[in-house]
Amino acid sequence: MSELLLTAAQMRAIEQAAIDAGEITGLQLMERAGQGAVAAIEAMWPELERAPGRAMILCGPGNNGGDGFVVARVLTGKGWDVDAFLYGDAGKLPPDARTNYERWCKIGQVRTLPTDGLPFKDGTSLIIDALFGTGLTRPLGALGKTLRDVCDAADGGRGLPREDRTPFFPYVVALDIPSGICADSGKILRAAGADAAKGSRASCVAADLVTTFHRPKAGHYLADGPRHCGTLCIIGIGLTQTGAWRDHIRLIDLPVGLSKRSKGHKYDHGHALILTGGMGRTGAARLSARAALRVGAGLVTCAAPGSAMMECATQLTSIMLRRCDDGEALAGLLEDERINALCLGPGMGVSDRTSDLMDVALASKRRVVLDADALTVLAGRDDPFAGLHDGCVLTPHGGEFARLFPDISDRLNAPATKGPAYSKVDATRDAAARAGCTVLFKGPDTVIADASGGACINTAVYDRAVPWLATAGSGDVLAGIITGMLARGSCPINATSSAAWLHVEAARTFGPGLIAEDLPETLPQVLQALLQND
Ligand SMILES: NC(=O)C1=CN([C@@H]2O[C@H](COP(=O)(O)OP(=O)(O)OC[C@H]3O[C@@H](n4cnc5c(N)ncnc54)[C@H](OP(=O)(O)O)[C@@H]3O)[C@@H](O)[C@H]2O)[C@@H](O)CC1
Ligand SMILES: Nc1ncnc2c1ncn2[C@@H]1O[C@H](COP(=O)(O)OP(=O)(O)O)[C@@H](O)[C@H]1O
Ligand SMILES: [K+]
Repeated sequence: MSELLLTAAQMRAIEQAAIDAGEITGLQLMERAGQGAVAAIEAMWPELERAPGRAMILCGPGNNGGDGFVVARVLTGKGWDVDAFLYGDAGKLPPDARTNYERWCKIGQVRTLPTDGLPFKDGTSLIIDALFGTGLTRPLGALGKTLRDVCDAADGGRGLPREDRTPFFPYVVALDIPSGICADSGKILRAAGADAAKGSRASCVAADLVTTFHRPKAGHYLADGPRHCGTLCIIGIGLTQTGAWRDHIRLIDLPVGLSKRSKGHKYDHGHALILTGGMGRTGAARLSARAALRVGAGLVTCAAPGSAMMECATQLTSIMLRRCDDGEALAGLLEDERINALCLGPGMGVSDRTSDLMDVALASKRRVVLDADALTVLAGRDDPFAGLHDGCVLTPHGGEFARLFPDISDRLNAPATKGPAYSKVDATRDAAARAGCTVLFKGPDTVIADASGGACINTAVYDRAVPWLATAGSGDVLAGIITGMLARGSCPINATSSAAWLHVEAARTFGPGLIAEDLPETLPQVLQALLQND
């Protein structure tokens, strides 16, 4: 199950198709966008509905600005004092924006938006950012001081975290997306040579509320997007289509392949094999194994070198243990054809043994998760992707990704100077195509892609924020959940996306204070809640 995210080009195509089919006009869409934004503001802050105050509306040169003029008109009708500003030339506004500009001009004034600061009036309780939406193509350098004033106005210039602000400072509402953020990548566009370390205060708007239209855009969930959006509200504007692109990006909102184990033998639910490191280094693999068992693999076996057998034996109960010193031993274990999913990497060490075991695992054509040290070993090879196949899953964090795909990583991390910018979704898709398998690129914006171009985002932002998941060993648990799902028979993209969702859900369910050991132990609660609703 998933929700579709759109790129700017997809959104434009959907809008155009609906207009061309005579289903709706551009003007109607703009009216619904503006009306919907005001309704969202009133729902979020009922006190503003009860006592209308003063609002500043900052309109840009495109249709985002047109939405802003609708908001100006609607707020005025509700008793607000509105100060409207235009950045750009009214004569060059696109037709629907121009119409709403003219409608507004019949009831209020428009001033040119200064670029050297915001002429802020006392008592302003709302600032509407209608400068740029999905049409942003370049950095907002020229607006620097004014943008800084928007941020300062909202927090009294003190740089306070949002939750610590007093109500005397105005709320900032961005229409569609905070201006300055690329709707496809979530990156802040910056002039070449601009210093990203100086922060975003001169480069983009930071909003308390974003009202986006029809569907969320990928940039609301990637990179800098989430921390500049505050609360994200999606407003229906009468469009029904989602488009039929193969390159749709999905937002994972429920796992698939978790139906009840109502029948069958334990072997019908798969047998996962987790390779461990040597003595004193088996904890990571044992975490993976526990997670694979908890997510429902029928059997899980740890395969350890002789030196670590005793250590594992004292720690494992329901998880089985076999000795596995080298590739030859692994080949022997794999004569048992019921072993259908393997996990290599957690705690294994960057060593010849890891390399040897990886060759045997890949040659077996079983489903294989390669994580942590296995990825580092892979990256050290002349042709890292030679033995990979479509049953493999790679789970790099940013550092491992950079070692495996240095050119893609450089492109992703290069300053974004024009839109649409190269995104984490683009990077993960390119990596999956090159590796010929499924790639999960970790982070609060975890992106998963397979070699066919399918891509999804597992978000850990907004109401799914779980900063406490950044704890030692949590990645090992994720590798184990993926392996368990593969053992249960899910295909790699479904296993990986479901596992990523369950991983975050377990962290949400447990809450702060979480350590990696808690994740597998919280999975039953998460699974039970899901299966009850099945
Ligand atoms: N699609 C839909 O269904 C609906 C869309 N709706 C609304 O329309 C919005 C999209 O409108 P849009 O395409 O006109 O783009 P928008 O963001 O207003 O700006 C483009 C203009 O800005 C300019 N420009 C760009 N960057 C710049 C910069 N740094 N500095 C200066 N100028 C810059 C750019 O110039 P150009 O790059 O062409 O030279 C162009 O003139 C969308 O976000 C939503 O709010 C709703 O009405 C409901 C239905
Ligand atoms: N701020 C964050 N919010 C949510 N999840 C995070 C955050 N930072 C990291 N994660 C997740 O935590 C896990 C960390 O994995 P990894 O970097 O491999 O750590 P380790 O090697 O310690 O297990 C990944 O699944 C990643 O997506
Ligand atoms: K905007």
